[in-house]
Amino acid sequence: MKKLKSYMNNYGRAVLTDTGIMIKGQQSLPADAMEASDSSNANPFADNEDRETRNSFDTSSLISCVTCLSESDSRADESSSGPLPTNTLIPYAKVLHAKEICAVSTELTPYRDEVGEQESSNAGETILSTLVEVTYARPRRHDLVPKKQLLCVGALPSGGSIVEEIMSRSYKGTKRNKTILVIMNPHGGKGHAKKLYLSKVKPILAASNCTVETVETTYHGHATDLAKTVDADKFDIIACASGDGIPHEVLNGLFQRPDRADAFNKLIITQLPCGSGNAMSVSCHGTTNPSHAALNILKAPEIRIDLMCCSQPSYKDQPRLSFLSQTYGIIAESDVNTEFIRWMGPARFDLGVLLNILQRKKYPCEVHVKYAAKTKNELREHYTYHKSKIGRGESQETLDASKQDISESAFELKYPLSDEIPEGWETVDPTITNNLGIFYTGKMPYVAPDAKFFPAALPSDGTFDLIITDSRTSLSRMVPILLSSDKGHHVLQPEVIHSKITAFRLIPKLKHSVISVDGEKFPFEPLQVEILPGVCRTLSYDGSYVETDFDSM
Ligand SMILES: Nc1ncnc2c1ncn2[C@@H]1O[C@H](COP(=O)(O)OP(=O)(O)OP(=O)(O)O)[C@@H](O)[C@H]1O
Repeated sequence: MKKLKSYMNNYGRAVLTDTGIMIKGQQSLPADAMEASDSSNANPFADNEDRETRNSFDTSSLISCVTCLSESDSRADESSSGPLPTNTLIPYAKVLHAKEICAVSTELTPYRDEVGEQESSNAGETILSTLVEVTYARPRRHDLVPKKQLLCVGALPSGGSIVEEIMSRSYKGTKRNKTILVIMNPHGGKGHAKKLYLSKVKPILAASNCTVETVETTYHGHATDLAKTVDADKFDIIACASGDGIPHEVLNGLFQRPDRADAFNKLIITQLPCGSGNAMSVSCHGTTNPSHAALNILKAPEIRIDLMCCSQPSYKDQPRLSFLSQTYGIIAESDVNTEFIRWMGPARFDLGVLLNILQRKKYPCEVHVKYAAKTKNELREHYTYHKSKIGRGESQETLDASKQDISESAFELKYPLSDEIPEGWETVDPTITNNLGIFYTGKMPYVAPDAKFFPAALPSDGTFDLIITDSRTSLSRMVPILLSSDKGHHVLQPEVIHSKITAFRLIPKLKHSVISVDGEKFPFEPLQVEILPGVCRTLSYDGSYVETDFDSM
């Protein structure tokens, strides 16, 4: 109770700056200040009805706030003990929620200005202020955790609501109070997904005042079934607390709906990285940390991204969507055939690749391609042009484009699998494809946190990237090439084919091997893939994919 009293009576005086809320010193609430203000608002925890209707986060937040203060005291964590130090900035980007507590008239005590050089001249002056409870995402070790802070903010020159001003600056360019369906795979991330979600994601989402509904998957394919039947009008976002398998399933579930265009127009699909492969989060949120991704889900602007549509004889009447990659050869075999050493974590993949290279395994096939930019020079021109469209301050245009609805025709395939190789397609040199080492096509820059495999990938340029290597490349060249994929430099090497394409047909010539799509094992048979421009809405922290620095490579 003593702590609660001190929480209510000790608060920071703050001003709103362009980038955040600046703490301007400590203040104590005058004894009569609360009585003087509107009694219904005076004490946020006094009103029984309000207390009953407050959500569980609010109730526990007070406790957690008090706990947090005492915890931090004992941990001697200076930054978190009690009110924030003068001149601390709470960036709007980190503000989750703001709530008015009461109006107060306060007498200013002396404080130093932002650069700490001058003492405020208006000390002693009485001003009308608003006591606001601001909840923000505070860094703690590698994570973000919600923290409440009572702040007294002076009246705006416009006379407008302080809380509204804070909230509109904090959620600029994105919707507040979103309704989120979280689909969580409890088996994801070697069984850690649920714990990650509950400890790192849920507190951030709850503090933001979003409405969150959580469903746990109970079988392989459950997320597809959920997406097929979900009420698209009820939710703004489907957030997959999982690896890349669940977004893949969700997209395919939406794709199988009779009202798929409406569903894709309505729902944003994003990932909370709780699995072992979190390429979507690394590429879009720039993080594998679930708490940082959770903040991004609240704050990031939405973008439209291209998807790819896969056709194979086994499922010729129901093509499948892919958002990340398709692969055959060394990479596909390394991922799937090392399942038995899963305990090794990501290292098992590197080991698999290395073993395959050492054995100089080759994966003969035919590859037919519709190029958008065939040579490396053409690819760079394509990249520079499309990247500059995003970078040239046309983000508003991008934002507007992202709001343009798609129609059913967006899913119509240009190149049916049953047709002959279409006119305008080219066949990749058979001397290379008969000795193929890696065939890897992708739409997102990162396939893993340390694998920037497609550094030239762009969200909605209407193309995807093709990478091919020849198994005859010497070991002394192949090893450094693959090792440089963490920086994305492998695509610059003359031994690596790197093109922008809009479609391909891959016809394997082996009897048994692996084709992997978005990390999932697909039938081992001819595969045709074509781009579906801009059909999916997602969230990306900067209105584009995370920066890959391909321009400066
Ligand atoms: N309850 C469940 N039981 C079994 N499989 C499930 C369950 N829920 C989801 N799955 C399957 O688990 C697979 C992997 O899911 P996800 O991508 O979330 O996890 P991950 O940790 O990245 O795993 P992986 O390393 O296998 O990709 C998906 O194919 C999904 O269908």
